[in-house]
Amino acid sequence: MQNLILIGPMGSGKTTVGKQLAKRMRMDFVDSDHMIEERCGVSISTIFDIEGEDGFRKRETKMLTELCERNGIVLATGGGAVISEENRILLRKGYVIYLKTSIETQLARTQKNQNRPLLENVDAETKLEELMEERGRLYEQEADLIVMSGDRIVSKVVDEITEALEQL
Ligand SMILES: Nc1ncnc2c1ncn2[C@@H]1O[C@H](COP(=O)(O)OP(=O)(O)OP(=O)(O)O)[C@@H](O)[C@H]1O
Ligand SMILES: O=C(O)C1=C[C@@H](O)[C@@H](O)[C@H](O)C1
Ligand SMILES: [Mg+2]
Repeated sequence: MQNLILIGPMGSGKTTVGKQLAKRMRMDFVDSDHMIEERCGVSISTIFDIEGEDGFRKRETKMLTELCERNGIVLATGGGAVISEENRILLRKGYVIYLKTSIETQLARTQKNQNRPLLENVDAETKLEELMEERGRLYEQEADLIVMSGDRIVSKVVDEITEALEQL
């Protein structure tokens, strides 16, 4: 069975929606950021502190390579997974779902939880806008399905995805 792969920016709900989607589809859920933290035994923020963003990106590509060899998983990717061509090719093996969200929603959601190194010590709104400027086109381009994920309860977002999957 093809993997279901969630892409989108920080706070779009990839982890939250991914967990419920996996339950609904009776598939295993895997979160790339979480797997990297488990493998390294430290947080993503610590990886950025020690190895910089480049170091994290190398680990991310290695992890995605490993995870995309599996079948039948729901995979929540990191917000920056689409910036690398190598990653994009890997993700295309699955059915790619873009959770589209406004900057406002992202901002509200990312304030609840730290451990997002790209938002540390900067104006979060400006940074999220810059990232969307760079990546928005890539999220759209890579998506097999685009689902709005702002201001909607998680189960409704999952309903929309499962209905789209039934039409395939
Ligand atoms: N549809 C939703 N409605 C309300 N809150 C939500 C929704 N989706 C996610 N959230 C909340 O927003 C926060 C961020 O969501 P989540 O961690 O799933 O995003 P993410 O896309 O995985 O972000 P990251 O790329 O940083 O890992 C969480 O606290 C989550 O509970
Ligand atoms: O948007 C990004 O580049 C990131 C998003 C998170 O999921 C993590 O992968 C990390 O904090 C980088
Ligand atoms: Mg996540």
